[in-house]
Amino acid sequence: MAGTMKDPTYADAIERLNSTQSGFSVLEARRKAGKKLDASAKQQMREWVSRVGYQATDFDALNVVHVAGTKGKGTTCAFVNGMLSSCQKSFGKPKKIGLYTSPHLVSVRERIRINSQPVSEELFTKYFFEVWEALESEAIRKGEDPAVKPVYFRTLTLLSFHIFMREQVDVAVYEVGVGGELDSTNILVHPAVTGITTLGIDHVESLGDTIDKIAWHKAGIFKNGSPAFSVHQLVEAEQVLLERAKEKDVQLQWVDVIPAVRKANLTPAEDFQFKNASLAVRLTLEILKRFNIRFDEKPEGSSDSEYCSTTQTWLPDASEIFLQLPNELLYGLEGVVWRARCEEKIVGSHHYYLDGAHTVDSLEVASDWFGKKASTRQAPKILVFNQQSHRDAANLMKTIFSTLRDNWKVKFDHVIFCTNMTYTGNKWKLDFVNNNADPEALNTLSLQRSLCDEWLALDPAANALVSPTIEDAVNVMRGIGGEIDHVDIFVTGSFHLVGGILSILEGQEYGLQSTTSLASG
Ligand SMILES: Nc1ncnc2c1ncn2[C@@H]1O[C@H](COP(=O)(O)OP(=O)(O)OP(=O)(O)O)[C@@H](O)[C@H]1O
Repeated sequence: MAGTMKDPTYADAIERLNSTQSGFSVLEARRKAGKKLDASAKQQMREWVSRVGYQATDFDALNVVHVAGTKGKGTTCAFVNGMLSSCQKSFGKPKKIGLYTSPHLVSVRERIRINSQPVSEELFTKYFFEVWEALESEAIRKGEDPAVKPVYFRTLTLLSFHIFMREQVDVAVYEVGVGGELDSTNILVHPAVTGITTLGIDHVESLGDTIDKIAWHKAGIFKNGSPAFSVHQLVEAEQVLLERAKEKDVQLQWVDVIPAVRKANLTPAEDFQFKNASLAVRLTLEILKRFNIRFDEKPEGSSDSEYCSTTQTWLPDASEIFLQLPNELLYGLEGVVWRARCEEKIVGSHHYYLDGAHTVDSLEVASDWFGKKASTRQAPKILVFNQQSHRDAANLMKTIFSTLRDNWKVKFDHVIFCTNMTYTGNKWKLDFVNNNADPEALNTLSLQRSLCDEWLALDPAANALVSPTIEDAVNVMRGIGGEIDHVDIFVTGSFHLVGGILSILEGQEYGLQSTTSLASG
């Protein structure tokens, strides 16, 4: 459908965006055919970009920080964003900081931020339709079907480039979607700096099932002429990263936890977080060089606010930053709140511990975090878990069970297996519509039922049940606890679940009007 819409709304934009999801049957066919990522993906992405009026080299102007990895990408990007924002307050530069991350929790707009704020509905809608209409008219001009569009993540990446260029962002922090080499963000030609967070096993269907294959993909973001950093990895992964760096003539620098970062008050104060933050510091220093930011000068026009590093007398050089961080960087790190990652939320007597972890490694970390907190008191314990495929789910569930039993002697009194459907009556919140989920499994709850049985085999004493929607699960929890003044609730397994719970708990009424039913989804 080509042509310009009259007064399109945000909901119109999201509906069109949702229409670019591949859909369960297409994904299933690809899975069955054993299809991996498309080798021509970058070329296709360059083509979409050119249809919207850009060359990939135009994005050099965005001074991009490009981050890949299995775990900690989003958090590392948030830390870089936090430190740059803090520098912006002190030094007035960078002027506009873009941040592109995934997935979203409550609104799609969270994926594209400027100066830490999700782009407004108005801007999102305006720029979305500029991109959409450019794609359609170019397709018509070339005699192609205008209904053919880039898939969901590519559309959002395209939109992020367009928004950041049009809004004249002067630094953009980009989290890779999947892998690196063939990711749609990887058309970047000269990023300012690249970083690799902790590697582990995830997305094995597209990236491969061993750490070296995965490392090969992640190292695809290294670019000749752009400094590259990585946290330390398993030996096989380090070897591959080094080979790939050599092949591209990139000098890869390893990042250890910086002692000064270890002193920062981070949330959560876990080893992995200090790793993420240390990498973020090294990435940020590269950007500061580009903006000629020095911590040895009192910024013009600034007061002696807490943000001014008036006592620092050195340049932000990596070798000297080890013992003391400039205040801008310290406060930038400490101020980061990256939701749904080890997030605590109290609603009356219910203490929610929310973490979107969905790999074995990160579920171990998240379960340890919950165990440490919840093992300190006698209180009813509830687990709410969601996964969309049995292949991974059973393993992940066992990870939660054994980590909590073995390390913390914590058991759940109630376990709720729910889908990622948002509202009772089989309604999605518009921003959460997931056409990639198996509609049959959603209707029959077959996956949730089998997980429930498997949990009962692990712990026959648990009160385990299946919930058709996230809202139903919240309603069940509201009925647990009664007069008891403390209930510990661990919500994990998917960001869709955590985002849905947060939307419901925080009464995101907007979503209530913007729903779509399972039948029409
Ligand atoms: N360096 C790390 N090592 C292991 N686990 C981590 C690390 N950093 C974060 N995590 C865990 O992974 C969860 C997700 O973190 P984050 O969103 O930063 O990772 P991500 O790489 O963006 O993941 P995803 O691809 O799932 O979005 C965190 O809540 C935490 O439990």
